[in-house]
Amino acid sequence: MSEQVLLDIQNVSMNYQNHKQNIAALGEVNLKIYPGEFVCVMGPSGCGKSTLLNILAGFMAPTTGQVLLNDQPIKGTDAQRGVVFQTPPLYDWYTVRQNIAFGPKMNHVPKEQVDADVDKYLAAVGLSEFGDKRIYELSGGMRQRANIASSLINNPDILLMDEPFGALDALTREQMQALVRNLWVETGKTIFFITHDVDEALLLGTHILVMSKHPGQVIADFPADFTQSIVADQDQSIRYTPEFGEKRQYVLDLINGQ
Ligand SMILES: Nc1ncnc2c1ncn2[C@@H]1O[C@H](COP(=O)(O)OP(=O)(O)OP(=O)(O)O)[C@@H](O)[C@H]1O
Repeated sequence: MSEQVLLDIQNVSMNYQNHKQNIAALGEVNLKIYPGEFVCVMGPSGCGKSTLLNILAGFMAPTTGQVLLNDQPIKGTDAQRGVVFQTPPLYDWYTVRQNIAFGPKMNHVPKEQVDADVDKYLAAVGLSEFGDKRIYELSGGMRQRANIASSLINNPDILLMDEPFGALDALTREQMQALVRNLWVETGKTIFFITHDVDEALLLGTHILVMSKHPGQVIADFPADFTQSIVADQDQSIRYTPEFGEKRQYVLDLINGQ
């Protein structure tokens, strides 16, 4: 892993002002994310995970502190950060191909380049045969594949994923986890991934964060290497080892003990 910090989160906190109420959503968060990390974030409902992701995406500014991406302060949204939500924001009546091409077209990328890139990312997410289908004709898992392709085609420095598989059935979810792990290996992208599922976090992440109840703060921050073992062994049997069970219990105790 390179020593160059990709994302530097400095004294970031967030208070929402609503109907004269002040909601302290995020306490002070300080965190460094390095290129190529797969960061998985967990914590109880309402602890500020999405708030933090929205700040990293540039959808809103923090109340205090700042976030630097490659040493430059984040001041709004841009293509350096791709965002993947649980509900894909795709155009239902456009084809998969048109949806994936949308971002590059808006950025005036030449047509031949867009066509080649769409083919590449359709293949990367396993949708080569579905490029001409309209979004409403797709299953939930296929929509999320199209969503991931439409983020990756913009070549972001970091992919921000907010419970991307939360609405999928267990089998599709496992397939999507394998897909994202493979894309992470193939593209070398940095991923910031929010999940409620401790197994999912440990099976994917190289850097695990657990947050406290609100105002949310990072109460555990540790490396994990289960995902590298899965890549090396091409199987998931590591999830049945005592080490995996111990880590899972440690995280569950942190979350449930709040
Ligand atoms: N726009 C908003 N205005 C006011 N309060 C908000 C707003 N968005 C979030 N909150 C509050 O901020 C806190 C953190 O919310 P956030 O959605 O970031 O948590 P979360 O950890 O992502 O939750 P979940 O796991 O349930 O998705 C909660 O108390 C929530 O009610």
